[in-house]
Amino acid sequence: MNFTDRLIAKVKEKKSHVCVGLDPRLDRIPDKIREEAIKKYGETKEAVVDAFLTFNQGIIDAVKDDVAIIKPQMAFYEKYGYQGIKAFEKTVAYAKKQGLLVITDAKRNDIGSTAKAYADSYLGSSSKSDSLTVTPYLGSDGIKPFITHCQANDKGVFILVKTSNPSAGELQDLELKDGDRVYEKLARLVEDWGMDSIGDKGYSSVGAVIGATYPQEARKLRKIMKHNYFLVPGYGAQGGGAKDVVPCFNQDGLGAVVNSSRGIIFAYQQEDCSNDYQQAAKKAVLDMKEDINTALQEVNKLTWE
Ligand SMILES: O=c1ccn([C@@H]2O[C@H](COP(=O)(O)O)[C@@H](O)[C@H]2O)c(=O)[nH]1
Repeated sequence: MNFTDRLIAKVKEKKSHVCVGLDPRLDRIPDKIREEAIKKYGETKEAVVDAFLTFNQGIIDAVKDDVAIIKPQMAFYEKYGYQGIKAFEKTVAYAKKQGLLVITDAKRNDIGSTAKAYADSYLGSSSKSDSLTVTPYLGSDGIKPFITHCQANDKGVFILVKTSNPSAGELQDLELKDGDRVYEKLARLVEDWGMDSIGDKGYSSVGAVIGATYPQEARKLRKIMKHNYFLVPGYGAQGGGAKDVVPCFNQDGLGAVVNSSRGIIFAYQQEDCSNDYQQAAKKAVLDMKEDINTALQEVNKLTWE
């Protein structure tokens, strides 16, 4: 089954467009989890990894009824070498066992022959992850191996188009000779690259990353990429809110999953939040789900049909 068809089925089942980012940081993990891991393994990388896994499993258990998909960020696992990769793989396996879909946020790409190795590793038939973030800077020969794997193995990709960071515009907003901005040109390429991978629900397994911090650009991009699902980071900790993500959705009430990482997994550290990290994460997800659904309803974009 096409990746976006599977994603849409889960989104409808959970009535939620929320994606939870699993970006663990040792200094923000609850003391109890960290101390227990150190008791078992001493002050080692093994302890870090054990703490990450316990923490991630706790978050997954807390949010799984209200999210369709999670997004572990590879950087936080790679930092701890092969042990970190093991924690990442076990996290993905656990999320899958709980019925969630997974986006691996690794922003991979290279020349075609090397891109194929990345595609084999992240989108091969034995990879547990359902999708991968990909950078488009190398052009279509770097993108093709990922798309081939999406088609062969029912996986998905999210290609960086308009990122959420403050300096995103330095390159992405440059104006081209024909009047398009770079991000608009990229959007046209993404629409084109995804045309042969459209599922039953009308969405391609080739998606795009669009920051919640750029709602005006998102409105233009939604018109260009009618068949592409958006992964929308930048909600919460980076300042994006529910109203900002509305332009990322189509009139069918679909078309985007909105990611929040720190705002959910470290909600327990915010004032007025429960000290229990699982309870706090669940509440943060429920609030985010409700805020997005309400904002969509106000513009008649909420439907679970
Ligand atoms: O444009 C982009 C692309 C990816 N990200 C990633 O999303 C999360 C955001 O984390 P928060 O804690 O919710 O800010 C993180 O993994 C980024 O690497 C992004 O923010 N913007």
